[in-house]
Amino acid sequence: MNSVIIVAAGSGKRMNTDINKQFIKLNGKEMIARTIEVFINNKNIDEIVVCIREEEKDFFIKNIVDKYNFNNIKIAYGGKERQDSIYNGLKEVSTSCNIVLIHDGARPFVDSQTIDKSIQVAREKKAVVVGVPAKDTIKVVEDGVIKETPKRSKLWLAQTPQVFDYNIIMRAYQEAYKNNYYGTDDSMLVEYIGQSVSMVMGSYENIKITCPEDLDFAKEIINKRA
Ligand SMILES: Nc1ccn([C@@H]2O[C@H](COP(=O)(O)OP(=O)(O)OP(=O)(O)O)[C@@H](O)[C@H]2O)c(=O)n1
Ligand SMILES: C[C@](O)(CO)[C@H](O)COP(=O)(O)O
Repeated sequence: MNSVIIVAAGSGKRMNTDINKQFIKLNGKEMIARTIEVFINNKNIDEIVVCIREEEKDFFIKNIVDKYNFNNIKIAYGGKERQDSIYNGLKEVSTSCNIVLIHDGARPFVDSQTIDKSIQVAREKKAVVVGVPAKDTIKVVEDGVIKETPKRSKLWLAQTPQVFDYNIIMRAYQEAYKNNYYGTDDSMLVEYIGQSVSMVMGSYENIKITCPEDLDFAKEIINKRA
């Protein structure tokens, strides 16, 4: 059984809007609705858990679940950090889950082929991250001074979904909380327990909609795909 946890319980501070960015309409359809639809329409996804802010539950049910007939999704409540939201989602996943995908609600342009590929690789490798090779040169900077320039050919930008054997990700989360370890992605927690994580090619269109300028690119992607 393949389950996806879609996290949409952030506050969207960097978007600087009065509504949660998940509910911003992109060419007439809410961002989170677009993201959920990709997974609902993927034949390899058996279960969907969406993590939302508890105070947004009524709005989410009325304006997303009922409006788009997303009747089979499960809801979990978010936590203070992204990692806390995901842990709440993991606790909602069915016990018959084998593979769990973790995906940002703010990444509505993930494509079905990438989802399929990440599941296929995770079945063999137990842990996989979707990403793209860095195009820019990346600098390590401390106090405004460049300390290191890692070799660009080795650098990838991690995206989501990040896909794991269910038992491995649960063990990683339990270990992380035991040591009060917080990562900026889920792979960090799996790496922390010493598990090898594979990288698979995603798409440069699989952007995380974070800041206002991302909305223009989002509209370009939608128009290009129309
Ligand atoms: N406590 C949190 C924080 C983030 N997220 C989700 O994790 C994804 C990636 O996080 P990000 O893009 O940073 O969203 P926000 O945290 O909402 O944005 P900001 O940092 O600007 O407040 C988003 O879909 C967001 O809703 C979450 O479910 N719970
Ligand atoms: C998980 C992630 O999308 C990988 O790039 C990213 O780390 C999330 O960061 P955020 O600050 O929670 O958006």
